[in-house]
Amino acid sequence: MNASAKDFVLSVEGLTVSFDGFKAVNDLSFYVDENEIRVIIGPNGAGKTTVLDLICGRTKATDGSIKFRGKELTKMKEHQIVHAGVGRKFQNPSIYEDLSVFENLEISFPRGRNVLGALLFKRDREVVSKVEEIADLIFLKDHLDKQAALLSHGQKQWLEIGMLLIQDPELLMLDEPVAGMSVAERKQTAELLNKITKDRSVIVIEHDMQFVADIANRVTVLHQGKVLSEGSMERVQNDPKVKEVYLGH
Ligand SMILES: Nc1ncnc2c1ncn2[C@@H]1O[C@H](COP(=O)(O)OP(=O)(O)OP(=O)(O)O)[C@@H](O)[C@H]1O
Repeated sequence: MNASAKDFVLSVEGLTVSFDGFKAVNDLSFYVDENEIRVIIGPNGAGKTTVLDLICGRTKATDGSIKFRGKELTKMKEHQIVHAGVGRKFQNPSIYEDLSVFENLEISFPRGRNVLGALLFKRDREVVSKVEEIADLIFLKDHLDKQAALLSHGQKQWLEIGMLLIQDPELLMLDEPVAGMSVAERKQTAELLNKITKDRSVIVIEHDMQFVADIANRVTVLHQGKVLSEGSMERVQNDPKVKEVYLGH
């Protein structure tokens, strides 16, 4: 493939990170298109979370390049990467348990508000309508006044996705978003992700193969920090190399 950085939202090339000589990510290259949902799968320790850590600037690369809309992310700090339009959700929801759903979304609105500011200052119409729009998208419209601590685990996961969406990232990265969710919640999450990629690209790390089948445009299988296989779900599932190291288990 003749891959130029311009053609892709994200171009990862020759990415390597070495922890005390151990290469958790080893000369990795992959490319994410506009409006694509890319799912990264692979056995434990394959390097999946480390790849997201590298993209969001939490871990510094030893070598290689990560270009997001032509900008080199490996040279940028974490907050600059967020500002450039890359959102990341970690495995455990990090929401403000004491605040309502509304307030959690409100303080995430990109206006430089802090918790105190959100509580003290008058809400303007733009913020309210954006909060309502996002709450509707994440199935929490009827829970706006509910304290976040009282939400189910799945609803907390959605709220955190909403807190990222309200910042309107062009690339959203989610680490096992349906872990601990019911079957019904997983289906709704697939619906949510399929909806939000109309405006952005999404990278998801996931183990639940039914969920992967419901969302993935393309699947990248990682093994020992490298791409073992890549393509449609069907192609990857039928790849003997993948069966050997992962799906057959
Ligand atoms: N900061 C670090 N220092 C040293 N080793 C690390 C560090 N971060 C990750 N590793 C190692 O790198 C390898 C890849 O870890 P990573 O968490 O990326 O795998 P993963 O594919 O996300 O696995 P899982 O499915 O279990 O979450 C593991 O062997 C891990 O122990």
